[in-house]
Amino acid sequence: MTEQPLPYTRALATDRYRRQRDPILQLDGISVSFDGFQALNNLSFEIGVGELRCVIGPNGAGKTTLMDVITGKTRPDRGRVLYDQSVDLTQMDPVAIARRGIGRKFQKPTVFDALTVAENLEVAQKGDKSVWACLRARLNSEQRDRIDETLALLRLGAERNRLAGALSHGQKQFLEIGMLLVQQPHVLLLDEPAAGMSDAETAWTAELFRELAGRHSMMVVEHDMGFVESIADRVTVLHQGQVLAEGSLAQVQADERVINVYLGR
Ligand SMILES: Nc1ncnc2c1ncn2[C@@H]1O[C@H](COP(=O)(O)OP(=O)(O)OP(=O)(O)O)[C@@H](O)[C@H]1O
Repeated sequence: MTEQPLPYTRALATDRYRRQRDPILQLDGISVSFDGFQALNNLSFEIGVGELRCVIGPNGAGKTTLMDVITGKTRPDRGRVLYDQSVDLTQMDPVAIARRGIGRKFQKPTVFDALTVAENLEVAQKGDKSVWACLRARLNSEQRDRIDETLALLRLGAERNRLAGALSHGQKQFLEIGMLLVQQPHVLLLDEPAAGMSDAETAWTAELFRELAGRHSMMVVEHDMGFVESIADRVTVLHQGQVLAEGSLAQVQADERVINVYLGR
């Protein structure tokens, strides 16, 4: 049976040749040191197309540094990050990497409080202009549809004309995910997306992520094991800048080394 290409948010030239098991990101021998401290140490692993990968590990394991390397914020001392099997991200600047379709959500929401929910999405969608130029420029029907779809997907339809500053913490997190989605990213990098959320919001975030996986390739850094259990296909455990273990959550939870350095008994 031939596998069908996955329905990507934004088509890449190679999509029609692609299979779900193909890697979208390949980290190959990445090392980063800060003043002699080795934050990433010859780190290598892959994330497949359409996969939802969780990255876990103790504080200081190198998870944020890993995201910084993928997004061009930190240049590694050694190694490559291949995107779509051909583009080495370590040679590109952060803006070029974002334009290629790699979106990142930081832990703390960074929405524009003084704009409405819909305006935040408009500004994100036309990210190459100033805020005011974005708001003055008219949306075409495709852009309007994408904003409507995103509002519905994130259950923010009723909030569209509310100021973002008046949203709950969880709603701000969803809005920020929406600000990534309207840019049609291929890869989503999410840093502790469930932090500070209520139980209900966490459950709904898990549901949302399951829906987004497949359409996007996702890497989620998270400490909340309940959340990881509800979303992860595969889990990578980082420790001292290297992969300590990888597999299903059940497999890594049963791994003595992981228990010793992270999960505890
Ligand atoms: N700019 C920097 N300068 C010096 N040291 C840094 C810098 N950025 C990170 N580090 C160090 O590198 C190590 C890895 O940090 P990183 O933030 O990547 O870990 P983490 O796994 O994301 O941790 P946490 O779970 O606490 O967020 C830490 O010891 C940190 O102090």
